[in-house]
Amino acid sequence: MDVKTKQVSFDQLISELSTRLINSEPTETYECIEEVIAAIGDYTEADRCYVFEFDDHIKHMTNTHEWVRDGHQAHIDSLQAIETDDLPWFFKEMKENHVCIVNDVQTLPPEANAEKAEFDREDIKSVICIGMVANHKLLGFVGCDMVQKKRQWQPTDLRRLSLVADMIANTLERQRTYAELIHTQRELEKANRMLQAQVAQDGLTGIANRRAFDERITNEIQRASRHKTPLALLIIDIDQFKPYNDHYGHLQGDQALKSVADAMFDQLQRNTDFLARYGGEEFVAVISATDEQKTKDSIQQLLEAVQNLKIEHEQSQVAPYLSISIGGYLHTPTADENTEALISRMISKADSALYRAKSDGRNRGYLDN
Ligand SMILES: Nc1nc2c(ncn2[C@@H]2O[C@H](COP(=O)(O)OP(=O)(O)OP(=O)(O)O)[C@@H](O)[C@H]2O)c(=O)[nH]1
Repeated sequence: MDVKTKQVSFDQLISELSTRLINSEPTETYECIEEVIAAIGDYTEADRCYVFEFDDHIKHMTNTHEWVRDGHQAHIDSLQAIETDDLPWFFKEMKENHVCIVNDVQTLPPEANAEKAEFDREDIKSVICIGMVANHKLLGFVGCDMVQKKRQWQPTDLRRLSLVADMIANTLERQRTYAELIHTQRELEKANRMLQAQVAQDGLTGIANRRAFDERITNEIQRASRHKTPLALLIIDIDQFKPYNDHYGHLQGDQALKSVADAMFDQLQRNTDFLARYGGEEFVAVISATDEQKTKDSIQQLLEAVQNLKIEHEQSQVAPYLSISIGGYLHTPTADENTEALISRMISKADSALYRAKSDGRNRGYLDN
């Protein structure tokens, strides 16, 4: 093949590979770059072609791709995370000119002794390396070694290798940006999930808040209506909490609220149970797929859970310890009931039962249906 024909077929091949690289997914890119350096090897008649990538501060370089002509030794395994300080002359050339061309390793200047030793170790007679630059950043280099015989590198070699170096640099940069984008996106999603959890959570007690209750009760009414199962709504109020606060102070009041919330939360562990802080010293529970007896049992367990905390309350006229009163309403929603109206009715019915529990002496629970 004459020189011109060879150049044209190389250019065609590189143009095809460039199109593939532009559209490549990260998994295909590796394979594509391997093909590119094989094509360069063929075109330049080199014995070894390779890509090295730098770390962020150009302190280390790693041989990421290597093509070797049949019968020649591969070096990729011994060229991982090499310290760039070990080859000072090469890196000065690379950083300043983005290119290092050596037609004859034996004529290297004395300041390139370290490089000459390395080239000799790898049997290199001539070498050409072109920096891969994207967004004004030196990412690494593409290079070719002559092992069998020396080679006088030509301007056409430099031009073609530069094109290839640019092509690989832009692909790597695009993928780094893509990886960064994915990372940022994951961080954002995580922050969003945390934010969503916070939006639904009561800041003091850590249980669900009123907003989460509104959403849950709507869903549970619709589900209960579909399955034709009874649903209970309980309103739970701490007894004589004003005198508690007045006597023990607001901070201890906060602590008591947290303990009561924790104890009730531990009681309502079925995934059909839901507890939220409704506001102030009032809580609300939704118990799905239940019946009258089960709901009465739950009410009793909640009362006992708080009694068992034995939070001293000297000012209470009910008991020596902090207690709660509960009002509940049990209902099987039907498809013709308006959800919003039903929520209001259930709250109002549970509130009436709570009022009776308070009037009858507190520390008790009533369930209506
Ligand atoms: N420490 C603290 N107190 C709160 C909080 N939210 C509401 N409270 C207090 O809860 C008390 C509620 O008192 P009241 O509604 O008068 O009722 P009570 O004293 O509990 O009496 P009964 O409900 O009739 O047994 C008020 O003193 C509020 O300040 C809170 O987040 N922290």
